Amino acid sequence: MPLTTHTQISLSLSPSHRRPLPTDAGSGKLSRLSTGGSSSGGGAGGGGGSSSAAATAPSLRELEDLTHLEGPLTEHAVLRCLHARFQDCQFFTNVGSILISLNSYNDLGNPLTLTSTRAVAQAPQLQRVVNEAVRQQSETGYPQAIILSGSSGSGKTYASMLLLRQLFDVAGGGPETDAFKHLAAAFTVLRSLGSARTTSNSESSRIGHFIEVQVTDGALYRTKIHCYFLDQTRVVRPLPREKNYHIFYQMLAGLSPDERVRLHLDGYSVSSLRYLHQGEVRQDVQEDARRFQAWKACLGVLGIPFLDVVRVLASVLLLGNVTFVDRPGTEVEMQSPQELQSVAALLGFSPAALQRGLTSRTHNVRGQLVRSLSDANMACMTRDSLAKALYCRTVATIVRRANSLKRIGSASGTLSSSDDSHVHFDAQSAHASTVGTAGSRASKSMSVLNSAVRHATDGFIGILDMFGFEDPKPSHLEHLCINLCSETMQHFYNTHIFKSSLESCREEGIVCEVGVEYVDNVPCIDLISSLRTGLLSMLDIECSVRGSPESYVQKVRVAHKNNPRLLDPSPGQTAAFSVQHYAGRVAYTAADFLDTNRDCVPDDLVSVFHKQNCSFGFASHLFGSELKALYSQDTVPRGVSFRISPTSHTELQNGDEPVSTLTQDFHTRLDNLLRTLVHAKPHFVRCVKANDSEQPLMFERITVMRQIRSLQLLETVNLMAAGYPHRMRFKAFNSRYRLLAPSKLLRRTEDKAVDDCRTILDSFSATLLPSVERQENVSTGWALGKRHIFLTEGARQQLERRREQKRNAAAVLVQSTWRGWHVRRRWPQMRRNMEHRQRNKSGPPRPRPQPIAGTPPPDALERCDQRTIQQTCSLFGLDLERPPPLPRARSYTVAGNKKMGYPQGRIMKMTYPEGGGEVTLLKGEKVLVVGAATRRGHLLVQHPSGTIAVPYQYMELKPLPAPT
Ligand SMILES: Nc1ncnc2c1ncn2[C@@H]1O[C@H](COP(=O)(O)OP(=O)(O)OP(=O)(O)O)[C@@H](O)[C@H]1O
Repeated sequence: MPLTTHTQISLSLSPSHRRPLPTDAGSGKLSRLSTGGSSSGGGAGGGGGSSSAAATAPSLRELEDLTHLEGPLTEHAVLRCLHARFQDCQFFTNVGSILISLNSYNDLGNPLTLTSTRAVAQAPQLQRVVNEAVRQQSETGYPQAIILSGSSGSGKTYASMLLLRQLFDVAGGGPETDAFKHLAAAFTVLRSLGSARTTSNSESSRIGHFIEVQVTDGALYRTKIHCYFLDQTRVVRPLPREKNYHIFYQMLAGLSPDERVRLHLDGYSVSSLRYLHQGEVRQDVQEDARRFQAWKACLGVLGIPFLDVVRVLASVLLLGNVTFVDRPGTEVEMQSPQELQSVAALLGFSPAALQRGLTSRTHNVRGQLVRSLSDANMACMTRDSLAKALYCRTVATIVRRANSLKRIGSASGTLSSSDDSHVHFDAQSAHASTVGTAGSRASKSMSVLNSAVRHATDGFIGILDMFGFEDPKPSHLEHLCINLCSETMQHFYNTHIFKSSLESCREEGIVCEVGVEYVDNVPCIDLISSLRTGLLSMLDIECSVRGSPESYVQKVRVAHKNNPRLLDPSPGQTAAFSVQHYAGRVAYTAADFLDTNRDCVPDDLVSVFHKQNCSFGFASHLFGSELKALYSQDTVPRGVSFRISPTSHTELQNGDEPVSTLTQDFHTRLDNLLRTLVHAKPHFVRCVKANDSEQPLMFERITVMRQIRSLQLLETVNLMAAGYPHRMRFKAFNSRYRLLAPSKLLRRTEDKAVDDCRTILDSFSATLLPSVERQENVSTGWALGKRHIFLTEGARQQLERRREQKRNAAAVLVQSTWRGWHVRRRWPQMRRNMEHRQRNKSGPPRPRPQPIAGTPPPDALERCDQRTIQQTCSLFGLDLERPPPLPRARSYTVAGNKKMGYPQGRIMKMTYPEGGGEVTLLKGEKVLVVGAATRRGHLLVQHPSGTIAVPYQYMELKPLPAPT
């Protein structure tokens, strides 16, 4: 009996609504739609076109989009294609606009921060996702959400870092901006605090992230990291083959000897600290030390005092070693006074106050306050709740700080992060309240109003990297919440991709022959979270009646005895149950469910952090709102308890109990996240890991096939290739694609929207190459509904391609027209300039020669021009035929305004002649200049074979030695 609900909407094509392609296009557009072979008439999708298709079709490894897969669509065909591409190192493949990302594990050990992925080459497919989100956001103003999903270890965080970097490149001014550096520092700090080794992933994110990037006019101006922190139990009890949070190991590896002494950690190691040695104890000390230094530097970038944070972290580690035992007839005995003193010193209060807080409980019994001493078990639980509270509140404080970068100017490339709530944010309510405030106090400055208006109208681009499905052994309450989150994301995908398109087809009377069958996981979500009988609601009730794990499981079994998704694990386990999730069956151990869900820390312990007792401000601040509520009344402690995790509720208590439980809180946050997401246009990235053992470049068919099934990739390909996954309002369609039709044929009126739509489609189909569909093996059909036009993925791609071509052609035309006009306008001036240049062809005057040292006398023939000579001769009655004798060459040269007679000592600056000759004077040779040569610019140099004329530039003056 299958445990899945198949939602099948099988439709048959209605000829009245479908617009056929021109005859010569054949019936290829229905290649997928007509898998039954009825309407295609053996067209392109089948036998007739297959040979030519085979000839032109890309090989599997070149197939970038699975919608173009040939032959029968099966899981094996999808697997074969992914495998072929994997072998060709092509790790990204599209299914229409949905991207499949295969984790090859070839970057294992990457700390997965913005900085660590900086050297990684960007995949063009990821770039396309970002470009598309930015484009759609700027064109429509509509929020965009890039949603990464897949099981734990499938590479969601890795891909999210690449996407975020790309987003900064496209719209944030790149990685050199302050904003990027700030965000990179925040991720480095949060990775160490929020990731841990699990059985499925050595870098598993235990904090879910929704990174909200506010974009205005295509430029980022604000980022905010929403964190979903769940896995508190890991702080005090990591699972046997897993590890505690990375930061603890990094700290022990990276602290200097001096820091270790100051933090009371001297002499401790992973194997001597109880909170660490319960899990895996092996570590790469060098790598951890390196990451610790990076972490420390990044804390500095965020302006968070390093010592404050490590004091709290060291106290958490040491708290684990504080143990209690029951002694009959006496108080509970504390067995580790040294660690207790260290913890007290680190947290800034007295050891006695801490011991009191851990071992005594105040109860309110009908108005009377009664003090009791805890037994060892209770004291250990209180200790663990303190450790969890310190850890998760420190993380929350750091997230708040990371989100509080103030805006640095408004230019693109700088942005700020919001400084409001860090873990839980309801975008709508925040927006609404901002607008309301601005409206009611009109006197407030314009900037408030402007920012309110901007808030209300701006879209964001969000990147969602939530928890992936996992099946650890044993699985606790946190894992149930993680898997609920994963189910919810799967449901979100199902709704967007399958449900909404199939239902709207049905509503508008569009029928197609292909049945798309998908597994609806609503029954599983109901089992876990329905209001009355959901596992989580029943747990809350069990907590409120102070029941036991066994009674809880018993009630659950009764309430769901006919539910095929709730299963019994191995017989005899009274406090365990299994759930059949969309990605596999998980056995949960409910022994700690109630305590984890209560998530309580008593006021006896919280009051220790009040500034009366505690001198460490950072630690007091972690319990700020609880202390405020507690000390608003005179009696402290008074038997109330608070949540371990920081809560976003303004009310902290409901009577003596906290106002909410861990699962309620998580559920509310998940709801709020979904509320934000449903208003955004989603872009899906489906992540798949190539193997279960984190082996680089190993493709495990069984592992990949399991994920193909759970992620419903085959169903997605089916829908994208043959169904109508896209729909648009007629008006929206017309305004986007009207350029595909001659504008004179369009009416552009509201009532003629459908006619315009038809005109556009007619023009479009006339331009479709008859072979397109056959070559691409994909349907390019459409159908007109009542309010929408429905498009196949192939049609959408073709329409977009046509639009792009048209726009490019138009851009080229606009540019060439403008350039032509511009040149024509400037032509008269350009022509004048050219003519002027022609006239002065000799070009610009030669630069005047520089005066030279030791100027030789000018060449006699060039001293004056012939006309001047003639005029002078006729003026003085001289006979030009018998000119007066030329004056003798000067018997000196001029250097430094001084006349220097011959002979002169000179030194050769260069060899002359350069190519060598009969007589060669070598560079550096001393020569004797005896006079000016008749040749212009030459001096006579004495040589054993006579004199030679040497250009003056080849020599420099060297004073002759005084005669002896
Ligand atoms: N595209 C990739 N190329 C190379 N290595 C990758 C890629 N994606 C992920 N990895 C490596 O695989 C490991 C798991 O990736 P990652 O932590 O991103 O998975 P995840 O889906 O976020 O898991 P979780 O849900 O447990 O946080 C990491 O060590 C990472 O370095």
